[in-house]
Amino acid sequence: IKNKTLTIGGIFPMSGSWAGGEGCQPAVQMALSDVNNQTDILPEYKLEMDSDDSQCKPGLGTKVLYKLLYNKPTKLLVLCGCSIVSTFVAQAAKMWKLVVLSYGGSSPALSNRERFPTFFRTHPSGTLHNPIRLKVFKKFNWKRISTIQETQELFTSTIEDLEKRVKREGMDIVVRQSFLTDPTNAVRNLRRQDARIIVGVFYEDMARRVFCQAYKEKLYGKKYVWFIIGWYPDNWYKVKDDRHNCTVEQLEEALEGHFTTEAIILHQEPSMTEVGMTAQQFTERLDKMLNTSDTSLITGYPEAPLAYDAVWAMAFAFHKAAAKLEERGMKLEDFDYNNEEITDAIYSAMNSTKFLGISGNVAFTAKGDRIAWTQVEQFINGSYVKLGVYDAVADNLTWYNKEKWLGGRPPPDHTRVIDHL
Ligand SMILES: CC1(C)CO[C@@H](CC(=O)O)CN1
Repeated sequence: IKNKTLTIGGIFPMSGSWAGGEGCQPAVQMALSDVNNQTDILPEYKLEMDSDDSQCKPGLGTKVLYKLLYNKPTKLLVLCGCSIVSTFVAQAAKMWKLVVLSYGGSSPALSNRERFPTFFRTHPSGTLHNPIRLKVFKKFNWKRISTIQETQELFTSTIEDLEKRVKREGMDIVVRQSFLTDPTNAVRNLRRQDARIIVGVFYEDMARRVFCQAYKEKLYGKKYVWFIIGWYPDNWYKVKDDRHNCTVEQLEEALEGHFTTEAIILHQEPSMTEVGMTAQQFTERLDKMLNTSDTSLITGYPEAPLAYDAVWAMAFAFHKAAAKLEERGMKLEDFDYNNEEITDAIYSAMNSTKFLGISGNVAFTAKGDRIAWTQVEQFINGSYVKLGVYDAVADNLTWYNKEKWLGGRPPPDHTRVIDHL
């Protein structure tokens, strides 16, 4: 029976630039109680969590980490959310030989074993959008790509990764524009330099300003294809926002036909998963816990499956590590922030994680990155239509042939001489 306790640390952003703790902390609580109800997982141990709010601020997150480390009981692992907190926590935690597991970190900078030797994340990196973008470029024979980005590290690293990938395929990024808060000049320069196939990476508030400017510059319609991020809330372009002066109808006209890419982080099949319920049952339980009618208002709601699966990944890893350590007469509860053998056992168990969770197949690359499927959608007549799903590991693109072209066929990536004749 579970007569011993293992404690973990939990750092949740309850406010700030991404207040994902709102949806993710309840999911972690649900997972901890589900795991503790399993007799075949960690049969001797009950999992407990000490947690606190980081407000998605690196300094406060670090302070929370120290509080967790300098108060009993010893923590065996730390869960964290925001990228900017995860980079601090993962760099400090290694000094205490702690494995760090992020349910909300999307920054490509976190894929770095030199800086973060004990880091894993169930949240995919922002660079996961690039392989499917490439697949679509190749499908429609687009070799000249243009980019426009908000100057944030997450977007800069994603564009750098995209550039590396397109160059490997004999394509090129012919126009690169960036902006801090006002995209007016960047959008104007895209038109001046005859950009046609445009990848835009920015947060949703900037997306509204970009497309208002695109409307004014007439940088939309049958000659252009925009690729933007797919994880903005539904109706993101209808949000009242006095930082741009376009109407919803004008934005919708500029947005007609654009593509979006995103990682699939909720299992799409009705099938039973290896964590004992279907994705649908998880959603029903979480909605009941959150006790709200409109879950689109809960930050972190889309990422809740990642937080739920993070606890199960940890439980499976502890279970495997406990058996391994047993062979050498060691116990998980012997961990004292110094015992490297215990850290190594947890690390290697985590590294070989592979199970079907609520967020789909959970597995990590050698750098601790989440491996996930991605999907591309197109905005057709005011709503998003799924065009295809990509499994990068198998290099398999499933295409539904639902795309629509305003000009009746895919536009060329530049004006060919014959177009002038
Ligand atoms: C898809 C998004 C909103 C990207 O930012 C993540 C937060 C972060 O990377 O700090 C959460 N998930």
